[in-house]
Amino acid sequence: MEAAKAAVDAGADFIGFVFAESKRRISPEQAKKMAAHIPSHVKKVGVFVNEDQSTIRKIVAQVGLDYIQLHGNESPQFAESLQYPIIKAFSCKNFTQINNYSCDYYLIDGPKAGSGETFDWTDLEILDLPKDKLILAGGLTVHNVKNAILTVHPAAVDVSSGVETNHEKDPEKIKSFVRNATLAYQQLKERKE
Ligand SMILES: O=C(O)c1ccccc1N[C@@H]1O[C@H](COP(=O)(O)O)[C@@H](O)[C@H]1O
Repeated sequence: MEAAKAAVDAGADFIGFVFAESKRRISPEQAKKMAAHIPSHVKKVGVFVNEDQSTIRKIVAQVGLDYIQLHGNESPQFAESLQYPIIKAFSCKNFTQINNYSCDYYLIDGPKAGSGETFDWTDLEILDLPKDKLILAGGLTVHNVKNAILTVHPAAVDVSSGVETNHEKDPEKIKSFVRNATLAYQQLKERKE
């Protein structure tokens, strides 16, 4: 809750809850309690990996999720049939199928989800996607987020490991990360004006 509060206070646009196999996994009951304290302008994202539709639907209703992040091998048909706002995640190692998906955001992650590993952002130059639908993830930190935004121009950035200390979310790192990201977006805006 302290981490979620830090993210809200710093100006984050999204907060994610991991419902997949992970050291960060939380129960729908825990997520529901936290969600009650998150203002509606901060969108709540549920992270799922190859989960079945009925479980996803149950958790969406229970927690009041705004977006579903599909972080596994879910097919384009699976993503569309859910009929929720979808963020589809792709590994930087394989995003060849990306144009077969129709979703709200396309997230490009590092080689291993939630591991803090980054990748060569120039690999994204071949992507044929509107930048306002692109979310960049994978090994982002307080130190590299500004460069990431100024290089890739994504609609948003997503972070997990990079705002942790000793495997726990660190409110100070969250604040610094959001501050640096916000400054980079301001700089991008000024460049365009
Ligand atoms: O964070 C997790 O444990 C996780 C588990 C399963 C699927 C996705 C997960 N996290 C996502 O990983 C990326 C980036 O993580 P990092 O900053 O490199 O640690 C991000 O999209 C998270 O939502």
